[in-house]
Amino acid sequence: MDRIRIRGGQPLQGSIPISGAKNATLPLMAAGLLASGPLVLRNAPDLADIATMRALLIQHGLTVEHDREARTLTIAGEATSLEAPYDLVRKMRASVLVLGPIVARHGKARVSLPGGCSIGTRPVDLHLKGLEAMGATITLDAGYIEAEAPHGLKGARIIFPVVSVGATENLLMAACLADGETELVNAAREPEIEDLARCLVAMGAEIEGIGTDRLHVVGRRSLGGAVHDIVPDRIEAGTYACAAAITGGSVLLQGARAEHLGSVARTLREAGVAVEPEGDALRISRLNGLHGVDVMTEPFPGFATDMQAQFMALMAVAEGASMITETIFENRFMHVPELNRMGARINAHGASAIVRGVPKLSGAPVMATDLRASVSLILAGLAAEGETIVNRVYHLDRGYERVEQKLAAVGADIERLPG
Ligand SMILES: CC(=O)N[C@H]1[C@@H](OP(=O)(O)OP(=O)(O)OC[C@H]2O[C@@H](n3ccc(=O)[nH]c3=O)[C@H](O)[C@@H]2O)O[C@H](CO)[C@@H](O)[C@@H]1O
Ligand SMILES: C=C(OP(=O)(O)O)C(=O)O
Repeated sequence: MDRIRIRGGQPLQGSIPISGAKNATLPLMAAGLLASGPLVLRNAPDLADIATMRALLIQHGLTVEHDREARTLTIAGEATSLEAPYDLVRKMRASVLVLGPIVARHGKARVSLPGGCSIGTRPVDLHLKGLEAMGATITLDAGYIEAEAPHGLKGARIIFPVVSVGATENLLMAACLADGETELVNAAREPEIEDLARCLVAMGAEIEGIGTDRLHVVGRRSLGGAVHDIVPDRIEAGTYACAAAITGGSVLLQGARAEHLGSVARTLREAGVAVEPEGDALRISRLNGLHGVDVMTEPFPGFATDMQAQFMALMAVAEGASMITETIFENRFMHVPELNRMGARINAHGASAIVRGVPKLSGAPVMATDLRASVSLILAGLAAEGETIVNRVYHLDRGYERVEQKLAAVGADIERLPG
């Protein structure tokens, strides 16, 4: 298995192109199941998760062309198999996003339960309750969700007790082909949901309240194809912002949008990092020291849980202490012991971690059990003295396109060791 070797200490200088967002592309691909014409997604990232979703859609009977040079995905055809098998769903939880579209369009679906993962138990009860409210019958059988709505789904008023990105996306897609009006209350309003909603509108859906926590959908009998530009990846941008900051460098993030970083941009500024829009890019620079800042993860526009591990790596070398509280996932501190092996002083207890900044980290062999934890170790490696080897690179390849090439191009001493 490949590994990444980093020799720390180089301040990053230059520009990094930000790819299309993984977490926007996955639901957008699932939306292809709703379209009666081709759906063309431009600015598509080349990632392992995209390949998994492509395999899943192909398995359902669609055609999915991925033109890597043109960075487009073209999705066409109609589902002939209504089953999402365990072997694909277990690789990626976002596979459950095919459930809403398939049951809405075909009246039934059989989708493997995604199960938990290293960051938490991650139930899908809100997805299922929402579909039930829309008239589907749900049964769980042999690890599979069986959903049936032989006469189609009906519009409903669904109030989410907690904010869920995936449940909002699944039910928003389902509502577009339901009979009547659907209201999603306390909906997630991450930029990826806005992107999905805009694409659905381009396909002919009627959605009001885009960008707010109350989405109103008038169902249609069918949706057509569309050409859609995928929103830039705010988590990739935030990660490279932390890379610039942790090395004391100055980097231009091409395509990154300040408004999508939400409170991540504000928190970086509080920590002593300059975040300045420059045309259609963001300049991130750190000239002086970093200060400890407290952070609590929240749904958008709050501080993203997908940026928590990276920010913790940054705080590990800040002056003073920082309290980091994770409110979204119950087990998202798996990077703490690995960062501590590199000399960090972090104490995690329950949902909070106290990070006491140290002047220097030291390189070490490390490994992580999830995507953002892995990249936090790369960030730590960029700032550390000596050599860091990050194992289990397949986590990184799920969500970061050419991470070692993008960082090497701005001066990092980093390479992939084929294994
Ligand atoms: C592919 C994708 O876009 N993944 C993102 C998505 O994951 P995902 O869509 O899985 O995350 P959710 O927003 O649904 O989860 C938020 C919280 O709600 C809980 N919950 C969720 C659904 C449900 O039916 N019942 C329930 O209790 C979860 O366990 C979690 O504690 O949003 C997360 C929160 O921003 C991000 O970290 C993930 O990167
Ligand atoms: C947790 C993440 O992804 P997923 O929901 O696909 O596990 C992530 O992108 O950080």
